[in-house]
Amino acid sequence: MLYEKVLYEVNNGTARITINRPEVYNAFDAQTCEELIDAFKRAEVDKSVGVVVLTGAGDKAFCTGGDQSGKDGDYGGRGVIGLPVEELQSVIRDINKPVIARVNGFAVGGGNVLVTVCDLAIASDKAQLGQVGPKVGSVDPGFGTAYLARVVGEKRAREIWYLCRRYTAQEALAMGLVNAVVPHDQLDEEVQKWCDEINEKSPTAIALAKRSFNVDSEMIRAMSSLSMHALKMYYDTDESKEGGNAFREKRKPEFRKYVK
Ligand SMILES: CC(C)(COP(=O)(O)OP(=O)(O)OC[C@H]1O[C@@H](n2cnc3c(N)ncnc32)[C@H](O)[C@@H]1OP(=O)(O)O)[C@@H](O)C(=O)NCCC(=O)NCCSC(=O)CCC(=O)c1ccccc1C(=O)O
Repeated sequence: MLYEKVLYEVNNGTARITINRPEVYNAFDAQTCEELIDAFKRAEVDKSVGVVVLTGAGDKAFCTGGDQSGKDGDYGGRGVIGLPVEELQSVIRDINKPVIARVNGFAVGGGNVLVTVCDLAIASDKAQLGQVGPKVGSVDPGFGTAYLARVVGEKRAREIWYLCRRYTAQEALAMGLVNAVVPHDQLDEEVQKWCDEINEKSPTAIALAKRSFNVDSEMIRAMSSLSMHALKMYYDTDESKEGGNAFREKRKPEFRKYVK
């Protein structure tokens, strides 16, 4: 597959996958998801690769989730909601190599879910993380909620989703959402250090460790696949559409008008 919205490079045992849409803060549309899925699979079969880094192009954002500019009840691509997002989250969990999120800026909405499902996350001190779904008429009723609770604890996860606040990298570190925070200009150096350390270890032992970590939360995948259908029904409501419209029109949403 040729990539238009993603960059893929391999260097010294590390595959780096970059969402290359800085004009929309590295939001993903259906094609971006397809390219990301392909890139992760490519990294999995490359025997020279021991670790994968996921990041966003530019200095502003890691990823801001689903691309709101093209959404109207559906994202227009494959899958129940027109965005194979559960497949993307699954491939990050399924590949037998650790995936490190290099969080270079905003990790918001589906972008924060990607940070959550990556094995490890290293953030710039400029990064801001959080969920925005209930502010824009969306939700990730799978890994983004249930697995987030495993990572940061139930109370924090509920706070993150119900209030939709933005958290600094240091706050994210304190709640266990990221593993380390470094000054912005040292991000690449730090990520490289972690990759080199992983690449010195036995790949099979790491692969077994990753799979065994996954077992306990595997049920969330089934829940995610089921709840996509509920999400699609929600996306078709005026209440959900109000969120997307308000974001595009740069105004505050008026969700309560649509409660039946
Ligand atoms: C990221 C912000 C907080 C940054 O705010 P600010 O600094 O004020 O900058 P802005 O002016 O808002 O944004 C700059 C520029 O980027 C455009 N942009 C930003 N985000 C998006 C986006 N997601 N889609 C399209 N475009 C975006 C913005 O329009 C501006 O462009 P201009 O041309 O300059 O006007 C803030 O931008 C923000 O909050 N963004 C909203 C992000 C958002 O709504 N994300 C989608 C959340 S819903 C979601 O991700 C769930 C959908 C989904 O993917 C999913 C569905 C089902 C199951 C699972 C998932 C999953 O996510 O995993």
